[in-house]
Amino acid sequence: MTRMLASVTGVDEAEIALAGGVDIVDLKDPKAGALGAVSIQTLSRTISLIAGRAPVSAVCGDLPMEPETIRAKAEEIAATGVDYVKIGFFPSANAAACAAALEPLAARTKLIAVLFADLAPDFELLPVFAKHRFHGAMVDTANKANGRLLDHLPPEQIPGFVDRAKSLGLMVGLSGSLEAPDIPRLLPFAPDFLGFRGALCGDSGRTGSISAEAVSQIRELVPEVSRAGGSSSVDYRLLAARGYSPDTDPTLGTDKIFVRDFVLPVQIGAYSFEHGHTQKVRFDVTADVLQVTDHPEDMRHVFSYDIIMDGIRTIVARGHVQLSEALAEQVATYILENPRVVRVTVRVEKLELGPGGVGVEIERKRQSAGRGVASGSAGRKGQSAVSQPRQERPEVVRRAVVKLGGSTVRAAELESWIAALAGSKLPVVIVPGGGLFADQVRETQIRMDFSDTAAHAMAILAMEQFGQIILDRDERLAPARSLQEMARASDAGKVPVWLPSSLALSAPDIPVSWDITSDSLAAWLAGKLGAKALLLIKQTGAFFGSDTIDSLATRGIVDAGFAAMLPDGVDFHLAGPKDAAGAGALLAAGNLPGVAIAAPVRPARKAG
Ligand SMILES: O=C[C@H](O)COP(=O)(O)O
Repeated sequence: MTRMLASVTGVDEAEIALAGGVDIVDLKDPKAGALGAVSIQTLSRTISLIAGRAPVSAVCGDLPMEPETIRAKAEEIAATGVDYVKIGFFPSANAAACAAALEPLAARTKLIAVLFADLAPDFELLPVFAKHRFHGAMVDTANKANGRLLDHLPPEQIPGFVDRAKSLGLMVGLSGSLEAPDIPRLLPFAPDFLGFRGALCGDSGRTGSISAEAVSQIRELVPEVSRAGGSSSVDYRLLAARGYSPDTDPTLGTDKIFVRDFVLPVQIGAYSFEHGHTQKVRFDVTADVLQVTDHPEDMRHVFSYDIIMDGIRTIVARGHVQLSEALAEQVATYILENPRVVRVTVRVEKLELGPGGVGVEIERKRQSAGRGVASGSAGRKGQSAVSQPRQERPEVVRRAVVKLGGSTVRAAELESWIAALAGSKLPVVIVPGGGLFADQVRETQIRMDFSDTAAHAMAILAMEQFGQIILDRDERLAPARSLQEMARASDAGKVPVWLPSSLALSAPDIPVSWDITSDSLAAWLAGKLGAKALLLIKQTGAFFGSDTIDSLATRGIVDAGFAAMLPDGVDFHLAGPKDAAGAGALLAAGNLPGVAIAAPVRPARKAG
């Protein structure tokens, strides 16, 4: 779930922010630069006032990129007992040295690196932050008079940042003069938090004071994380954030939201001469959107056409698409993921191949166009009742292998996932990811230069480390090192958690390579078990029902070996943080959360 961070100047504004239900209170002096620091006294007093009612972050100021200067200031801020210390990384050759200087502090305080979208951010610093044990990274803007985040970091580039950070185990945030219309455009990328200041100040501007009304308006658009940690089968807050709720007047009709003559350069076409370059493609999209009120007042009540254009840009940015039909399907699937959309028409037209244009127009609609909220997870992707080009309807499966990503180890959703899997009526075997334990192996191999064989073994043991954490969380789980132990655990009414070293290290058909991570090992186990389904649980939501395994591998969402390791006939599902809330109900009913991904198209496998 995406949390709301509010930047405040001290105790008075902190009270307003807390009353407005913000998730993280951030101390910042907007009159002292991009990351203006408040005084230590103000910070201490505000921490005392908040008294644990919400996590507190604080910025260090617009400091020169000098390791010792930054380390000293961060130590001073950390000494106040703040939960997160935000450190600005302005463009500098010293950035890595500054990150290294902070590692000792990172071992005891959660550090968040702040990059600046308007200062040519170097996202190659993300692995450096992870290497030096930072807790998170975010993007903000330095010059608040020079536009918003999306003016500098276009939507199609955001999955790359968010997804890369999460794959490194970093908490990830987006901010930078964000306004209400930006929120529904950014939520699909599932950042861990969105940061606000200017939008909370109403007409007074970010150097004015935040207002309770402005805080409330933004709060309504960012679905509130369930503080109880509980999960409900339907995330009404998420629906409310999208301006849709089950008690909407059923007599209301639909509006047509459209984008016309949206022309982009697209890598598309099946012919060889169409590869290696782009061609102009025109998109025309019309979405039938359930009305939520006949008096629309603000962003809660509308479906932004920006979402349609962002979705098209994001899909196009993934790379070459063979067919116009496939591109149209991907666009339709993306748009129908919003619960208010009941029907969508997508027209894709190549403008450089024919007299006026050639292409395809498709119409896709939600099968149950009623107003009732789809049962199960409202945030569930690709498994709504939408008429999908592929068989997407969940079906009871004999057994599923479920890989719980190591990047969930720090996530708020971890407990929900473990509870859902431990309570599953669907026979599952849990495969733990390697996560930050495996990242430690990669880092150590760089420093000590040992072989890939050793690293491979260590990474598999890293999976066992996370496996022990999972086992420790729920007594309905049981360790299993062999297929027999898995069977015995299931027979005893327990859910087996695979501790892979015994099986995986002796398996001749598991290559020794960093291309093979717990994704591929989970696929391998699915083959050994004859499982009907495989679910990968990730800490990113930057994927869609229209993705293919190749497009997922290209973006690093599954490992490079996964396509080859996935057995034929196994239903592959992918789930992210938004699916955690509804996972319990789905698994209890024998279904899988998340979105079904099409099986890879393979040449006929040799017999034998
Ligand atoms: O991270 C939060 C920042 O303080 C956002 O401030 P802003 O909305 O004025 O850019």
